[in-house]
Amino acid sequence: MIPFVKAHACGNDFLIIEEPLAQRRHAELARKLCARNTSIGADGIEFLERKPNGEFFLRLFNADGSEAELSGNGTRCVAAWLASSEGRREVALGTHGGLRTCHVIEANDPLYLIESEMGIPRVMQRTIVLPGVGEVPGAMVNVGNPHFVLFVECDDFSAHGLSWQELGAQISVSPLFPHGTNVEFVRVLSPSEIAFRIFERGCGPTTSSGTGTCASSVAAMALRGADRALTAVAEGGPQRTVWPTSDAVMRLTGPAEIICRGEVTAL
Ligand SMILES: N[C@@H](CCC[C@H](N)C(=O)O)C(=O)O
Repeated sequence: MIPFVKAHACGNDFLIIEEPLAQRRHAELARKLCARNTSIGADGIEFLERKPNGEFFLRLFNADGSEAELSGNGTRCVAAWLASSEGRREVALGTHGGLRTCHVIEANDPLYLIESEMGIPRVMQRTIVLPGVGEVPGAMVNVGNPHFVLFVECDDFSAHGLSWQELGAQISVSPLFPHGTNVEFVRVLSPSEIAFRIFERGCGPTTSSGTGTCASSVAAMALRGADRALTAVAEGGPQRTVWPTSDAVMRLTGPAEIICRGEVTAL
């Protein structure tokens, strides 16, 4: 049996499993345990390694078994778990996308409000050409993992005659992005508020994404003149981003909630 914790951030849900229990079967466990109809169900698994010197390292596997550099929401879920189980109020979590330090702002176990330092984002305008669609202007944003952000006008987030889900599915696996990409569809509602939808690499549509929130905010701030402190609203709810200047660390604030703990039969 494998002990797990399940947590979510605005509906973006994760299993947390101690790294030694993975026994190098990370991808296989992610595919099996994230399945919504035949197992626990989640958007991904955070494997939590505790190093002998007391440091932590996270490996994130998407529901399809692919490994990503990091998750913003998943990292926050792990910080919430360490707050709940060990009383930590500040924790630095290593990831393949860089170190992410999380500060607990409010603790009402099992619900936590957490601010995370999300590194220094990079953004570049880019127009891609998709078969059957044509030119799609957008921006490549790296916040530790890759994102392609499109600005859209329609209330339903559709663009180029396709639903955001259809277009997201095509862009996410386009050969133009050899490592795949997460895709966000952003509407700028006011200088201080954006709404967006997310098609995640390795996962598909999700109700929220921490790195997607950062990437959408970065694109709106850098390319649409939005305020440097924003509310970014996804289907699963709002998060706050602050990016004072282009060479500064972005901060992301949002909730994370522990759902349950359990044990699942090993493969
Ligand atoms: N939902 C996550 C992002 C998870 C990783 C992503 N699917 C990828 O492959 O890069 C978040 O909250 O950031």
